[in-house]
Amino acid sequence: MGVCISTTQRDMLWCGTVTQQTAHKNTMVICVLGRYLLKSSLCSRSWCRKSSLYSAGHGFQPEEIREKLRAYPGGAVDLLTQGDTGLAVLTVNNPSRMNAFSGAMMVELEERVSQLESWTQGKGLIVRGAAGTFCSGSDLNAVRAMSNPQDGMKMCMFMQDALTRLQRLPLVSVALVEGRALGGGSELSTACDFRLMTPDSVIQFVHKHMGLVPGWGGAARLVRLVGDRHALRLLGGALKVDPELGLRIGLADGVLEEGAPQDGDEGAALRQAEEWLSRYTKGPAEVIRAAKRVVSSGRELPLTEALRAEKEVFGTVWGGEANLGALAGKTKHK
Ligand SMILES: CC[C@H](C(=O)O)C(=O)SCCNC(=O)CCNC(=O)[C@H](O)C(C)(C)COP(=O)(O)OP(=O)(O)OC[C@H]1O[C@@H](n2cnc3c(N)ncnc32)[C@H](O)[C@@H]1OP(=O)(O)O
Repeated sequence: MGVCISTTQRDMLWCGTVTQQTAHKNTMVICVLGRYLLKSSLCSRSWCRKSSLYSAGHGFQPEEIREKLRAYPGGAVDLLTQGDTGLAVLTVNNPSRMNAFSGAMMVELEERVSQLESWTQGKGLIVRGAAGTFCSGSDLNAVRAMSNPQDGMKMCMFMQDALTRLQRLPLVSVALVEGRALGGGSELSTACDFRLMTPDSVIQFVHKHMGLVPGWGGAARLVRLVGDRHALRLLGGALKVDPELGLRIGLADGVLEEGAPQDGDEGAALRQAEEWLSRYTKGPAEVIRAAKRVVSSGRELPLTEALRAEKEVFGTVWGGEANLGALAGKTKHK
């Protein structure tokens, strides 16, 4: 049993699902958590809650930004969750513009991330583009209309927030890169844990050619993925990263097999990606989700805090169903 001390209304709600003890309204609530909540709840460290990256103090007014972005319609961001496998597929869907993100799609992306944050049985996520190509970044029509500094900052904070929350989901995520991942599309791919590329695909940080640097968090994530020198080469040279280069510098984690689209089978790459991901998502959801949480905290936090976060997550699986089941058998790791 663990003890949770919460101060916000939302925390009260989370605790309220299992607690037998709640205190007076508007006062600190001390709730005794059962195993169930410990296993299924979000990590209690503030960095991995459903909290936003920015606050009003940074000029971040999400509802105002959503309204502004919705003025640029087109396309969709689709989410399919599979209860039986614990896999979800997020599809950036705007094929007539090579899956560029309209403003409305940015808002939809954030909504889909919110849905995934609440999906407690999920284990894996595939992020892909519709019709055989990944994503060509921001819709240039929206970019042109929002090219003043104030709107740029708003869009930047909104997308950084959405993609950071996507990266922090307790799901093992993979970007399935077919065709092109350009500009904001290349940034989206870095918000996933892994990147799989089809043989003819290209990831390109084209920002330099647009007189820009990444603004959706892509530079910070790229440096962590490939190191500062490769990151500088990719950004400074706007290099085209094909699968061979991607594998060599550690941006790509695998290359899928040739041939599927010519056979008229558009779903083949997705099936390959599902198969690839399944090796990391086999097993109980609480264990897979815990693994992702300790990796997220290790990735983002200073060591002392990461160790404390790891201890918390460890507490959610120690003595849990999967752990006790494993201990009950004769264990041999061959
Ligand atoms: C840079 C920062 C910013 C961010 O991080 O937020 C961005 O992402 S800005 C956007 C960066 N991306 C681009 O600049 C992509 C520009 N487009 C291309 O290079 C090409 O269109 C390409 C390579 C994606 C596809 O070339 P292809 O010859 O195969 O097809 P088309 O050029 O005929 O494209 C089909 C159709 O899609 C439209 N399109 C493509 N990308 C975008 C986009 N990002 N925004 C709006 N529209 C886009 C293209 O204009 C064509 O439309 P059509 O009406 O047929 O002319």
